[in-house]
Amino acid sequence: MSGGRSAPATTATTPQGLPLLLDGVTYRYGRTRSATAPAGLGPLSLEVRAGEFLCVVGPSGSGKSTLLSLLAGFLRPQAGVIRLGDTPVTGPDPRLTLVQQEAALFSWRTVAGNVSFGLEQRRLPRAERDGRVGDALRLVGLEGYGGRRVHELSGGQRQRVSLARALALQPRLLLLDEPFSALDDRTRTVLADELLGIWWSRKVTVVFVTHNLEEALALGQRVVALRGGEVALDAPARELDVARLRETLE
Ligand SMILES: Nc1ncnc2c1ncn2[C@@H]1O[C@H](COP(=O)(O)OP(=O)(O)OP(=O)(O)O)[C@@H](O)[C@H]1O
Repeated sequence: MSGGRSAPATTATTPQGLPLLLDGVTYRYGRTRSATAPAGLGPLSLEVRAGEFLCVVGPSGSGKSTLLSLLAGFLRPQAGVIRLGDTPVTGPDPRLTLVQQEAALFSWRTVAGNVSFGLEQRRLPRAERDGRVGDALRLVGLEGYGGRRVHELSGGQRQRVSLARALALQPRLLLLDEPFSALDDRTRTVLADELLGIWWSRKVTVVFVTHNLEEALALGQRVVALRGGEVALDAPARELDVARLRETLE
């Protein structure tokens, strides 16, 4: 793993991860006339420590995307509360960012222009924007790619840009939704290793959702397995193996 890599120049001023708390969080999609509860999530209670790397696994329909949408503030819980640090998350929140499976980049912008986009929205001064863009591209191994067009990049490089765009915003909570699932195995392993290095140097709190049990065990300090919208297992990764996770999720 690359945890020992040297820290970027801005680490001293980069805000570190915040603790995340979910207390009785419930979300149901619509209503049902049948005897079964409508699909959704919860009630779910979970504490993630500041700077912890949590992986969330679960079969299709177990509530992983719903959980991320709630954490990202795209959905509001119908019951319960989500807290990041001392403050509830009640909608889109500048303290967190979400990296998705497919890097949704602007094809008409350069790599640097894509990374800078969110910083422009936040009206950061040009010099600070440029500094953050440079740092973020360096962190993801794309130094020197700032002037390239997105269509010139491989799938793995595009996903690096997506990660750089999130990191430039200096999130206190980084949410990742199957970020490497569209990549080939080798690229996936390289990027996963780099993500660990970034997490290590930035001390950001991470919630990483994946279908891939091996990936969850390799990356996470802790793994939460969801089944039917509830926590079926919550344990340190070092105490788990793939067979145990499979058994839980069956
Ligand atoms: N927009 C929606 N309207 C109604 N039901 C939904 C909606 N989105 C998700 N669901 C249901 O909520 C439950 C949880 O879905 P969710 O998408 O969170 O699962 P998931 O674990 O992310 O699945 P996948 O791995 O397939 O993406 C499922 O039963 C799903 O059918």
